[in-house]
Amino acid sequence: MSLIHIEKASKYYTMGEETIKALDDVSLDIDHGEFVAIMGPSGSGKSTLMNIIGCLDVVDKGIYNLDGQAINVLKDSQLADIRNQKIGFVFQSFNLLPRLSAYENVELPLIYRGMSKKEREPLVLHALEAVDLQDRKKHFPSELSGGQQQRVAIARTLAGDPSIILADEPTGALDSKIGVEILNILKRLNAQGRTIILITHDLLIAQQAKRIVRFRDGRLNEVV
Ligand SMILES: Nc1ncnc2c1ncn2[C@@H]1O[C@H](COP(=O)(O)OP(=O)(O)OP(=O)(O)O)[C@@H](O)[C@H]1O
Repeated sequence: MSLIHIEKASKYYTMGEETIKALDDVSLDIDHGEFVAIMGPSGSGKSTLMNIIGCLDVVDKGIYNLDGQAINVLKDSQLADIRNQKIGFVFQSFNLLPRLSAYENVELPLIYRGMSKKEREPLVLHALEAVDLQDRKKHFPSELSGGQQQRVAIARTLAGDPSIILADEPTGALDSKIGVEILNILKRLNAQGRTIILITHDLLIAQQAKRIVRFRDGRLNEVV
């Protein structure tokens, strides 16, 4: 059974009289432990697909099963539970809170989960170690480079122990050399068994993944 099973899925947006097919009859299977890049130009439907896979939105038509569970039929609170349990998001803009240190940024989602300080500490330290930032834990985002800020954002995601990491243009705000470091971290997390889904418009970045699916006008094609 695939981790992600999307079958003949469509998502439409209506703007006045026009219907935009952001996802048009898309089928995609992703297995546990894959590293897949979803590549396509601006407006092709990548973010729409990411929102569906990440349980931030549901399809209008078709099937989305995650780990064997039908997602289309779930209520918002159930979607939120699945996101919390299984999915980690990494965005182009690192979305760190400026008044919190690196440690506190990583810790915050664990506080929301109701964990005690004692439970949180090893998870935060382990996540910072996984991105080689244990020596920067007291730094605020403004005291960190762009690449380091993105590593804190990855650590924040990792502390929640997601099986899937959805990374939307994670290197988009970084120099290419620093971007390579971020991709290397994602590769390492993949080698440790996590499923990585990388969204990008850039072929050179997509080529770092083990598999590329290409998006165009709401439709997917596998690149061999
Ligand atoms: N909320 C919305 N309302 C109306 N149209 C939308 C909405 N969200 C997306 N669209 C349209 O759906 C299509 C796909 O958009 P999407 O954001 O998924 O593309 P994308 O590939 O992620 O683009 P980018 O790389 O620029 O972020 C586009 O034509 C877009 O204009």
